[in-house]
Amino acid sequence: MSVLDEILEGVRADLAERQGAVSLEALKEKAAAAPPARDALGALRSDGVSVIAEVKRSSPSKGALAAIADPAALARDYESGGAKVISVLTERRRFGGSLEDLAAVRANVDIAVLRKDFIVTSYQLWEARAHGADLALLIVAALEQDALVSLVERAESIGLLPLVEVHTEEEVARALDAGARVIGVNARDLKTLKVDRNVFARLAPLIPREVVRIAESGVRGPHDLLAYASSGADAVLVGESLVTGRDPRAAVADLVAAGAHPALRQGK
Ligand SMILES: O=C(O)c1ccccc1NCC(=O)[C@H](O)[C@H](O)COP(=O)(O)O
Repeated sequence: MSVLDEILEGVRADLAERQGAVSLEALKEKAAAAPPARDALGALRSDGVSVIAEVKRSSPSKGALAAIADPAALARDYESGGAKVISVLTERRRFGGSLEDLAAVRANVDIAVLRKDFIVTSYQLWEARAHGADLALLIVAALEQDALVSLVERAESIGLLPLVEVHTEEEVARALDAGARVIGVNARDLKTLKVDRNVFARLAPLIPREVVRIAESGVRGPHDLLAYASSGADAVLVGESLVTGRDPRAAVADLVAAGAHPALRQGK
């Protein structure tokens, strides 16, 4: 069984428990009462390379990264450093996240928030919106094409911007066929967990210019952001280096400063 399959098995077990505890109707009512979604697309399309900063306690590849007792305080630091979007990992077993983290972050920042999880049903999209998410991650490798198409449509219909994650040429084609307006190329191979930053440079030319291109994983500092930018990234998604560093606000600010270099503004 691959790492992704193992993660999905746990996700489905946890999901079944939540579905037993909270009806879809109740979630829809909560989503209807939630504040409207923020303009994530506008934020990602703004000048320079946008930074998406992630709240990440642990990971399958590295184990425990940071305790993060107060995810909202970390997210506020990210926002004051200039992040355009906050990513909150809500998967519990391998990443130590929760929907409570998502709600706490959303209530304490003024920028858009991504639910980063392993979404396999529309129930999870309603959960995301009910807890304030503005975007939701859809991983192509975790979904059959029919399911991907229907989740992209459902996300858009309930006000969530889908960030569709790819790892291969074939997955880029599937993401585009599904109507993705935002595509994330993840440099982390979900089978080996190894990070190969060259994957972005290989896949980015296959993504039309009007689609937002996000480089995910492996950003250790401004030099990696600049390398991704030179291959066409509109945004980078950064977790580990921010949560393990001494000063997350300053680390985000350094990335934002690199991403704001005038030479990178052309063509955006
Ligand atoms: O981080 C992992 O080990 C991992 C393993 C399996 C599936 C997903 C995984 N990470 C999720 C992410 O995509 C990253 O958290 C995100 O891109 C940030 O990456 P990094 O800056 O390298 O922490």
